[in-house]
Amino acid sequence: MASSAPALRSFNLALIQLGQIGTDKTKNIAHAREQVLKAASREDGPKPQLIVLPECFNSPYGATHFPTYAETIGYKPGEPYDPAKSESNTVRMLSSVAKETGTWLVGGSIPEREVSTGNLYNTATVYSPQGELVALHRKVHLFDIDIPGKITFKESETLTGGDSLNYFDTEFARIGLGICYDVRFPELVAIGARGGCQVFIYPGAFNMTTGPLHWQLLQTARAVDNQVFFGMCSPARDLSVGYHAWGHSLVVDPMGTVLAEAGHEEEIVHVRIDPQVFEEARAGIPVTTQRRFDVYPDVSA
Ligand SMILES: NC(=O)CC(=O)C(=O)O
Repeated sequence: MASSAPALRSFNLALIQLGQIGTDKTKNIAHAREQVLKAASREDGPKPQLIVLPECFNSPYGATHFPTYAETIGYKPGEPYDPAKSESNTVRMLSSVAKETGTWLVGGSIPEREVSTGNLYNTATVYSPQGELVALHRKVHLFDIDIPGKITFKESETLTGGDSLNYFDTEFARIGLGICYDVRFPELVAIGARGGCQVFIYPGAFNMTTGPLHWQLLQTARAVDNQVFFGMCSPARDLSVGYHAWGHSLVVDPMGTVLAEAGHEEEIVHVRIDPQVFEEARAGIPVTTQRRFDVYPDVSA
């Protein structure tokens, strides 16, 4: 991680709990665009500087769907990339709407195909207010679970896990990235937070079994352990499709206070991120300087 993170400044964040994610990819992309425009043109409060879409927003969520819906992105960190010329329809839309609205955009996640290997990934891309693609995160931990009588899901039937940790710098924060199941692995956030990330954004889609038990608990744990802001953006719940998302897009502050939480329908959640809470949490409960790396190893070293 680059050594000097930008100082955390106050900013406005919007999570789009997107609905109407069906089998028509063109419609899914068009609806996501409409909702980004809606979030950016907010009239009943401050406009967001960062907008977030949910996990798997251009495709139904399911291992059998990923090969059909996957798009080639072809982005490599550090190499020139023009999103306007991307093979991916979704990347072109995300870049253009970020530029049109002049906001930072975490473009949820989409199934991605890497041409050279044929591998498929669950991939989040991030855009600057100028429409540049500035970061890409491939879900590192694949969602393979089997809770008898409740839910069996195996992303690894068609997906490969990513192999890097990712973040991006804005003028108001260093922001760490992950996708959904990644939240169950605290090392990602510990490493990111020790590398200067003050805010973490994870597109996610928990379900009706794990959602009520773990969605808020895990985000609160990551936020409090690392004294960071933590937000996850879910699709809206749709009981007519195969995977029933929990919804409840959420933002938690470094003291573990829930700043905002959606219900389960389509909704845009707006939150102000206030650096004072971050500074007071770290000054009052100084765990960031009390760690005993003489007793246990530093996972970020
Ligand atoms: N969908 C996921 O990746 C994760 C999830 O639903 C869970 O961890 O529970």
